[in-house]
Amino acid sequence: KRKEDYKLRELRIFLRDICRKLASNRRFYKFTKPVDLEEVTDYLDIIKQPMDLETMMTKVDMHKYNCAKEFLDDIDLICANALEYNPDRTSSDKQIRHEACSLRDHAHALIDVEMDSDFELECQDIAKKR
Ligand SMILES: COC(=O)[C@H](Cc1ccco1)c1ccncc1
Repeated sequence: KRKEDYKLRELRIFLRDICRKLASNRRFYKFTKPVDLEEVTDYLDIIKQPMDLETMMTKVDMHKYNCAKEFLDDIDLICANALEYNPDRTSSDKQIRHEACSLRDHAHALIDVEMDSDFELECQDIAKKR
């Protein structure tokens, strides 16, 4: 319906801005592009659903997100993948796990502060119907 489509367009504008802010933060550099499967040859043996911020920006443009919760589910997937693939007590594994948890917490905090909760509830109702 037309009114729903206006709401989803506003959601896309909002989510592009969130994605841009996260991708421009140097702390989250490792999460901006897909893990290089030619460099990390066992990645898909361990991680069944890769995700990254560039892919998420493309998903926004392809109308794949009907509410902010669906967007945050992909942020949580980026984080879970990093924790799963980098589990060791080495300093490099510890560093990317810390960066992954920071990405997750920053994304949730950004949306909680910038998103009108009634607007998200209306989007979640639309999402259920689609
Ligand atoms: C989200 O990024 C990752 O999970 C890769 C996995 C990886 C391992 C070797 C090359 O890449 C990563 C990149 C940089 N530093 C740690 C891990």
